[in-house]
Amino acid sequence: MTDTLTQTAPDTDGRAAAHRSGRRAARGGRRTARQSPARPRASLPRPSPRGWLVAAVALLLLAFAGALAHLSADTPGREVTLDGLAELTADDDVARATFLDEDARIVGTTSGGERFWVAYPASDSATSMLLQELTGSGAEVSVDGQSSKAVVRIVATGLLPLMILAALFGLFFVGGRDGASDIRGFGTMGRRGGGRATPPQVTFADVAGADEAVTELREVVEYLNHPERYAALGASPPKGVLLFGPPGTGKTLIARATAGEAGVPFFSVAGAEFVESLVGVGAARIRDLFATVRAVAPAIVFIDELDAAGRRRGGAETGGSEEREQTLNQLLVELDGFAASSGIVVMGATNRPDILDPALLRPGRFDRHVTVDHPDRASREKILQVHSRGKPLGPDVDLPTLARRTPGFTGADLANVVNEAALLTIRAGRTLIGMPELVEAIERVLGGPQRRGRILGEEVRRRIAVHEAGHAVVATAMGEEVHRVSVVARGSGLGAVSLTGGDEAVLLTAPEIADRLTVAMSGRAAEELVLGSASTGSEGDLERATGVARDMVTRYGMSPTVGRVRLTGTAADVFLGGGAATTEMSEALRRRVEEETARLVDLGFERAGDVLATHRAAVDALVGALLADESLEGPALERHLHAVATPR
Ligand SMILES: Nc1ncnc2c1ncn2[C@@H]1O[C@H](COP(=O)(O)OP(=O)(O)OP(=O)(O)O)[C@@H](O)[C@H]1O
Ligand SMILES: [Zn+2]
Repeated sequence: MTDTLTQTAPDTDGRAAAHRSGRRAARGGRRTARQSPARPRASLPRPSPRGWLVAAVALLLLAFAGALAHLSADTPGREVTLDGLAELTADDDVARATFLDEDARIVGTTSGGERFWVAYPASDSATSMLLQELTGSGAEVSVDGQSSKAVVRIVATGLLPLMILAALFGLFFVGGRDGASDIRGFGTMGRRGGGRATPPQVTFADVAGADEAVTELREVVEYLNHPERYAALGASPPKGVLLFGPPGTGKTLIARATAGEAGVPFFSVAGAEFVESLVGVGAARIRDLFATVRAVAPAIVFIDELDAAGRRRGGAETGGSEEREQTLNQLLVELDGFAASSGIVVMGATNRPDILDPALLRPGRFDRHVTVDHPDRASREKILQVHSRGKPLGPDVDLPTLARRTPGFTGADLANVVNEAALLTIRAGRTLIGMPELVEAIERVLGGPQRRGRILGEEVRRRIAVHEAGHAVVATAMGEEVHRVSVVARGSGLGAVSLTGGDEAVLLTAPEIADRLTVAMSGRAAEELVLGSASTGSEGDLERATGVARDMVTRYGMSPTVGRVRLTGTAADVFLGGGAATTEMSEALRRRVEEETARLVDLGFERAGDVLATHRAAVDALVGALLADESLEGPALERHLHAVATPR
């Protein structure tokens, strides 16, 4: 949309908008904070003299020995194998079980009161399978993410040796000097290691099939790694990035992966958190957040559902608007406040870019826009691959087939499918996830509450394919270069055809503008020709075609019956200060204009129909390919269009 080289023709705005509001309603208030911002840390330890350091080293060594002793002590009870655990659960013999997550151990008590422990492979799938098994057997299950032993282990193997080393270092450097030596490096080191400001583990390798978005975000990674280069060159850094796309398409994942890829901390907040009923609270929170972030920069701040905080000011809906305005203003102040060298990138996500306050989108604020679309077939296959990594798939599992069966699914839906299938597998007592479970899982996700009404029926998909194929074939016949055709919902449209050239033409000849009108009408013409009926899907096209035709009649003097005149907004109007003469078109003239407009639109429709009839085979083949692959470009598209292209 922001690309000037592509002219996209989205369709059926009305219907898409209806879907969208339905989705929002279905999602309800599930959004909560994912990670509250870390608190600014306390100040550094005061410099200490040499004697203290010696004592510190001795103490640390003692602690280290103690921790090691604690670690080697036995886990309580008898060790049980995974098989043994399966037997116990099968007999409903487990009374209580606690997952020591960090330890990859389960400690439990049998119904006989005997204590036992099990080591298990630490992976999400194994954990969820075991959880399912245990709860299924009626055991009382709890999870302890921070088992004491894990903490001890981290301290003993990671932190303590580091501290000992640091203290020894301190000793070495402090040497014989007394008193006022500076060991600030010690303090900083401790700060880096701990706290919550650690980069996420996720990287771009975990994001599948969103190549366009990932490509654009590589620049952000580059900036976070070398913010000073931007400052040195006076280049404007990617400070604010707006991700927009439907729910579940991976906006959060992509933002997090950007931080992971750059190796910087990630702060995630929901826009709604900033909109409190108390005036000023939201603004204060924003100030605090950015103060924290500045202290650890480079970093990424992610504001999910930016529209909650960044809604257009002074809009239709008031009430609590003063608070929202203050919040928004504070956000703008922060965005404007940090310099090119700050290394702070704010990423916002929304599925309603239309309701954002335009001030947010100005240069220097959220001026980079990245669209995250519904995945097409090839992308869905990649997403399924990512989510089945490390899960035991049976030999019968065919991911390409599954991708073909899931048009309209988002990344979140697909993650859900794989998860459901794993649960079904456990329930069936099997160890490998098979095709039947995956197919069943698709049905479940399809029928799930968030999905209802979002998946397009076979007939609707076919109609969209016919419509878009019509545009593509006619545009090609009119000498336009089509570089992408898609039946995947994008933005507010249900499908799209991207043409090169397009808007930047300085001057159009009468035949060229007539061609444009024909291309606009070609989706409708294809629907009528191939399917025998029209649909509401061409409303946008009709609006455009009517506009072009009216301009031909009233602005460009291209109608033989109305004549070579300009009827609206003429230079004469300007001279006469208002143009009373021309705005008062006679009733007869007005009717003639309407008739001519309709005639030109019809003419476009007829021409489009003729072209389509001539190239019917190409249309049908393209429809088939679109239904199979959902989006086509490059050689795959050319194959279908080269017979249509008129040599110029
Ligand atoms: N392109 C993708 N590749 C891999 N996994 C994906 C992808 N898109 C979504 N997912 C999966 O779906 C989950 C949910 O996606 P995420 O929360 O990032 O979506 P979102 O666009 O932020 O949605 P929302 O608007 O609801 O916040 C991710 O954690 C991931 O498991
Ligand atoms: Zn159309």
